[in-house]
Amino acid sequence: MVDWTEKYRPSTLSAVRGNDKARDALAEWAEAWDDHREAVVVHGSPGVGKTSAAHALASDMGWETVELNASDQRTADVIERFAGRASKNTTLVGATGGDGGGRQLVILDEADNIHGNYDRGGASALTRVVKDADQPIVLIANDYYDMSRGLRNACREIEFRDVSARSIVPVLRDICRREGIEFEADALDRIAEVNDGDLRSAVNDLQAAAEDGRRLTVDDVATGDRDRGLDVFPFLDAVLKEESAEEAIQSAYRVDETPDDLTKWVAENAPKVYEGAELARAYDALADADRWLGRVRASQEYGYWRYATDALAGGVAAARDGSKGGWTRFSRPQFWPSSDSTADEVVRTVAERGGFSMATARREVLPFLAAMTHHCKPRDLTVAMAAYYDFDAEAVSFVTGSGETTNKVAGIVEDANERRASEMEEHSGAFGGTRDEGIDDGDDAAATAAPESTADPEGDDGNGEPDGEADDDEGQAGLSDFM
Ligand SMILES: Nc1ncnc2c1ncn2[C@@H]1O[C@H](COP(=O)(O)OP(=O)(O)OP(=O)(O)O)[C@@H](O)[C@H]1O
Repeated sequence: MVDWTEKYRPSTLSAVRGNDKARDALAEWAEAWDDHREAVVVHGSPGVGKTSAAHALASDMGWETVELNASDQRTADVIERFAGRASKNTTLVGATGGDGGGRQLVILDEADNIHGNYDRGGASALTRVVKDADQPIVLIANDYYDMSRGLRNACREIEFRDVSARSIVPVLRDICRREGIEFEADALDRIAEVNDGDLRSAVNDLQAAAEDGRRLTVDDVATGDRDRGLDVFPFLDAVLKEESAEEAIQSAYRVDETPDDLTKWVAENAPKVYEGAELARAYDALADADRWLGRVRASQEYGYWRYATDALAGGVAAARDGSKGGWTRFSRPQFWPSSDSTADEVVRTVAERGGFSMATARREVLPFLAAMTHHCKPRDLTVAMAAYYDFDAEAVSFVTGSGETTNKVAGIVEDANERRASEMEEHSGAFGGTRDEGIDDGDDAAATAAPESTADPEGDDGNGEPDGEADDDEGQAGLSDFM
């Protein structure tokens, strides 16, 4: 069966609906490309037509297209080879056997998903080749601010907004006509409303409801509604602001994420909404969820997932005092896939330095280090950690979640190297022999970065700044300040 989203993918920009301004901006960018030679980022929610617009643009311009995945480390090399300054006359199509003439539009998907996948310097190499490319490049991203600042600064920006129900209806009507399907107007309205914002899923719903070729009625649509999943962000709003414990648990089951990942999402974002005692209660619930997840890992008994879900959703919702309003910029937590080579290297270093197993380093220590040095704050502590573990820039950005090699991270690594050098001069083997020496250093944050000290229960519950985001925290050095 042909997928209608493919069959009816717009082949010209004028068929891209619901984002006229963005569409015009994209056409303008392409027409003037020879003058400005900038790449462009097209960003917006899934299913709003970003990729379709890029392909339609190329077709309107008579350009070939090459689609690459930005999160693939080899991408920078591919662009460099075929679209870099040095190869002005070599085109991608030419190099792969095509006729060679004209421009190639390089479409770089997943531009917001490159950190973590790249080797040291790889992300900045990608930024460089994007900047210098001799062919037009469209980067596609869901979340603009998940892209590194370097990459953002190297490109123009065009936002695709969610496609309103009003703009979805004509697309559905057009498909019905072309498929020879009779329909009740209300049926199309209903599909559009249910899928407000996401044209792709509206087309999918239409296909599911109209498959058998009979006249499409509102009743077909009502029964044909897919059990729609819930995105993570609305889920976070539900748990952290609106829903009762019971409702939040039901919502958790509708999100297409594992309880492991949901726990990370909630833990990352709880401090943005909760404070004081409710935040402490929420973290108790998350700790409970984490215990159940540990049991799942140990026993492979996935039935325990439901207890983790009860805790991470119901427990956290129950921890809330009343309901909350307003808009919150939720952020993506850091995920550590076990196959990630940077993760493995960092974990190995932490394990060797602390004298425990990789599993303990991954599960027990790394999360503490990450929490203490989130986004490289406080800087002193981050420098101390980098010095203590002899982390390079890649490792620092991995642990702190700063995304990729930035000036901030580079500066921290530089200071850490200096610190190591001077410490070695002062008393060789300072950390290796007597760890307590570090702890005596007053504001010596290295002491708190040492895994042993993270287990120290002395902390008196901090000062109400759970993730150290509030200020630039110079002079904060005790673990209790950051937990
Ligand atoms: N604005 C639109 N106009 C017409 N059709 C659209 C539009 N947006 C989406 N579609 C339909 O949805 C399908 C998927 O859209 P597309 O892949 O371009 O979305 P996207 O924004 O790139 O999504 P993702 O971020 O998930 O890649 C298209 O093939 C087309 O059928």
